[in-house]
Formats: sequence, C-alpha cells, structure tokens
Amino acid sequence: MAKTETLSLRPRSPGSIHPMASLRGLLREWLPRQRWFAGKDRPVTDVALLSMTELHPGCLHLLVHAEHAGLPAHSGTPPSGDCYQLLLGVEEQLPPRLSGASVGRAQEGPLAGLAVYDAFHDPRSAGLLLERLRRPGAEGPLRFENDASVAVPPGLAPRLLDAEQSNSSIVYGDTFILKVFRRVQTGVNPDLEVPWALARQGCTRVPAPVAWIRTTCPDATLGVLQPYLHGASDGWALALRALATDGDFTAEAHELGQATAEVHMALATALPTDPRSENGPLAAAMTERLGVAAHCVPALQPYVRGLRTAFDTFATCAADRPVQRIHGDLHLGQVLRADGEWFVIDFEGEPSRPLAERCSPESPVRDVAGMLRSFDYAARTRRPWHPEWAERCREAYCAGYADRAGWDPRAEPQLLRAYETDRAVYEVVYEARHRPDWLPVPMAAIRRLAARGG
Ligand SMILES: Nc1ncnc2c1ncn2[C@@H]1O[C@H](COP(=O)(O)OP(=O)(O)O)[C@@H](O)[C@H]1O
Ligand SMILES: O=P(O)(O)O[C@H]1O[C@H](CO)[C@@H](O[C@H]2O[C@H](CO)[C@@H](O)[C@H](O)[C@H]2O)[C@H](O)[C@H]1O
Repeated sequence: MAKTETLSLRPRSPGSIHPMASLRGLLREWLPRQRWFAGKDRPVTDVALLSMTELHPGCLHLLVHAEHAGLPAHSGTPPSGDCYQLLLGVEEQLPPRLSGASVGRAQEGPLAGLAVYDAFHDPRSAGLLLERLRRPGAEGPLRFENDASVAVPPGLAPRLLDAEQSNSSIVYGDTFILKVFRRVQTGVNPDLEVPWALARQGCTRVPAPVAWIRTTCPDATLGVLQPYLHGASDGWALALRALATDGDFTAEAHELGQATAEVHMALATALPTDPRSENGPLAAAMTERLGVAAHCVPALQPYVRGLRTAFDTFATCAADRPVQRIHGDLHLGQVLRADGEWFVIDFEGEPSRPLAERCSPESPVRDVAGMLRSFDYAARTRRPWHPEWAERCREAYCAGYADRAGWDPRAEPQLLRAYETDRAVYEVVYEARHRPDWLPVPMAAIRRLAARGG
C-alpha cells in the first residue's frame, strides 16, 4: 500500500528540511518553461508549497503557488501568482525514456543528488492515478470520486497526450482520457460542472465525466476522466486538411453550427439563465479588457479608438436575448469529429480569465464569435491568404446555427462585431504571451475590425 503523507498546507520557509527545500529552486526555473504556465510575462520570485501528498513511493503530488514580483513581502498583501498542480517523480537516475520530462537534479535539502521529473510522463505513475480513480476515496486532501454506473477496467495502458495544451491529458487504452488541470483555481472547474450538467440533460454532444479528482484544501477540481473518442479528429486539423487540398469545409461548418446551437440549447435548460436588461456592463468590461490588453501588448495601441466603437455601439443596442452558460473559449481545436458527428470538449473558458467570470452567464454569441475567429485563423495559415474560404465557412456555420437555434447570429451584426473584437483582443494577448510567432494572425483581424470603426 502506498504511503500517504500530507504535509502542512502553509508555505514552508527556505532552508527547512522539508522536500520543498530541494524543489523550490528547481521549480522556479522549470515552471516558466512549461506551455501551461500562465505567468510567463513576470519573473517567478518564489514557489511556495500548498500541499504535498506522496501517492506512492517516489511520486509526490504537489499544489504549489508560483509567486511573482510586484508587492513588497512585508506589505501584508498576499503575493500575486497562481496555484499549479504537479506530479513529481524522484529517482536516483532518470530512466532515458523520461529524459524529456526532467525537472532537474536537486542540489540541496533532503532530495540532494536525486533526479526530479514530471511524473505525468511516467506510465507507472499515470497507471496508478487511474487505479486510484477506479477505487474512490481520500488520500490526504485529495479526493478520488467517480460515477459508479460507469465501469473502468483495470490495466488500461496510459500515454501522455503530445498536444499543444493548456493542461496535461493522459489517454488510457484509447478508452478514457484524464485531463489534469495545471493551473488550479478555487471552486468547481467548469470543465467538470458543465459536461456533468449536460450529461444529466441528455446532451450527447459532450463526453460525460466518468471520474474526477478534487482537493479539499483549497476546495478545487484537479482532474476529470471522460470517455476517449477513439479515431476522432479535431476541427482545426480537419479545416487545415481541407485548406491544403482546396477542399470545401462548408458542409462540416454547417453541421458544426448545428452542434453549437444544440449545446447552447442544452446549456440553457441545464443551467441558470439570466434575463439581461442592458448591454452596458458587458460593453464596459470589453472596453476595460481592451485597455489592459493594449497596456500588455503595445502593438494594439494605434487601434484602440477604432476598436472601442464596436463596444460603444454594442452598449446602445437592445439586450433582448437572455444570457446563459456558454463554452467560453470555442474554437476549432475544441471540437472533435468522430463517426460523422461533432463533439464539443474543454468547457474551462478562456484560461486567463478569473473562474467566477468564466462561470457567469454570457451571450451565446461569444461562442459563435470564437468559432468565426477560428475560421479566420485557419484561412490565414495558408499562403496566399484565402479570406473567401473563411467567409464561406462563416456563412455556413451561422446558417447551421440558425437552423437549430431558431435565430441567426448574423441578424445581430453589432453584437457579433463586439464579441469578435473582444475575442481578437484576447487572442492578441494570448499569442503575445504563449506563441509570439502567431501574433500577426489576430493582429490582422484587429486592423480589419478597427478600420470598420475608423
Ligand atoms: N474526449 C476526448 N476524446 C478524444 N480526444 C480528446 C478528448 N478530450 C480531449 N481530447 C484531445 O485532447 C486535446 C486537449 O484537450 P483539451 O480539453 O482541449 O485540453 P486543454 O484545455 O489542456 O487545451 C484535444 O485537442 C483533443 O485532441
Ligand atoms: O488551450 P485551449 O485550447 O484552451 O485554448 C487556448 O489555446 C488556443 C491555441 O491552442 C487558442 O486558440 C487560438 O489559436 C487556434 C489555432 O491554434 C485558433 O483556432 C483559435 O481560433 C485561436 O483563438 C485559444 O485562444 C486559447 O484560449
């Protein structure tokens, strides 16, 4: 039986004999290099321990707080930063197959001289995680829970997904997929809450949660196991394939519009809606986000005036449709096609927005705008640029949406323009932070959208 030890949930001081004394320096270097690390634009000043649980000998589950500079330590104000989930393996020698997962060799403290690695890459640790989910229970602050009506067989072979992700996902025997949230925020993660509510609603467009991991300190969701759609292709790969072969994507885009509307209708039934009376507060939030974005990415500054007109016009429009729970970060990479049907995944929302904001009701047009921006992204990967390809997909997608929803997003152009602008602004910040080579893609949209207001 694995030894489980839960250590103090309070940050430890450097120099103590706690394993964190060995890990703090390594993590300060390693965390900012990870794709899923959110604070790449600010140096990490410290890594504080929130909880540590030994899941099995040599495998530590950690919640750490990466702190960023900005506030003096003695000010009494909590340091800024984010909480991250880690699974670390500790070995005398790192097996060559895990060399890509190395965090480093500990130089000090009780682990001095030992190799530390990201154990989500280790099939043994990944396999043990699934075993824990098959047998619900507690381990320190961790809770392993499942839907008892779904049988998960033992011994499914794990493989860590090699995808550009905001989190980390492990596929088990091509049957289930476990997504472990890397940045952890207090509360129920919408990627558990929303698919669960949709499953209860009978919506089959979204894989239903089968098991999940939570922590009680702080209360937060750490991971969700879902059925794996074997043989599925994501919408992004399919769109690029179509573009490369001059293939038409309008039939798929039309069906995708229908699928989006079905998910929206199920969400409006499964979770609370709100009869919005005015657009002013939403427009003000968009304007504020634009200001913050232009501060972070100065290339946006010449376009602020033109872009603002989209939000100003939106503020004066009638708010005649209730707001509801939506996907929140809908794009071609969030939809999977399997057996000729579209499925929607990843209901976390835009990763950089606070959890409360991501869970609050919004206009479904935000999702429509996200997908329309995605057609533009796909069209821009091709030289020469094919704007008419994106335009055809856009028309087909909206027509498909209108077919099912009974209202056409194109009938509300001011709303659509405001949400497309807000989304393009988000994308500029996202790309500047995570993939600077992609920045020209949303910047091209920014120029086009700003000119419409010029
Ligand atoms: N149920 C599923 N079946 C098949 N593949 C999946 C499933 N869920 C996710 N994936 C694959 O995992 C990738 C990452 O999943 P996603 O939930 O978008 O993670 P992240 O939030 O980290 O970006 C997806 O692009 C898709 O290829
Ligand atoms: O990691 P997530 O899938 O939750 O979403 C984040 O990363 C996406 C990129 O991987 C990013 O999407 C942007 O690039 C896509 C092409 O790679 C494009 O289809 C999307 O339209 C565009 O927004 C997404 O914004 C971000 O939240």
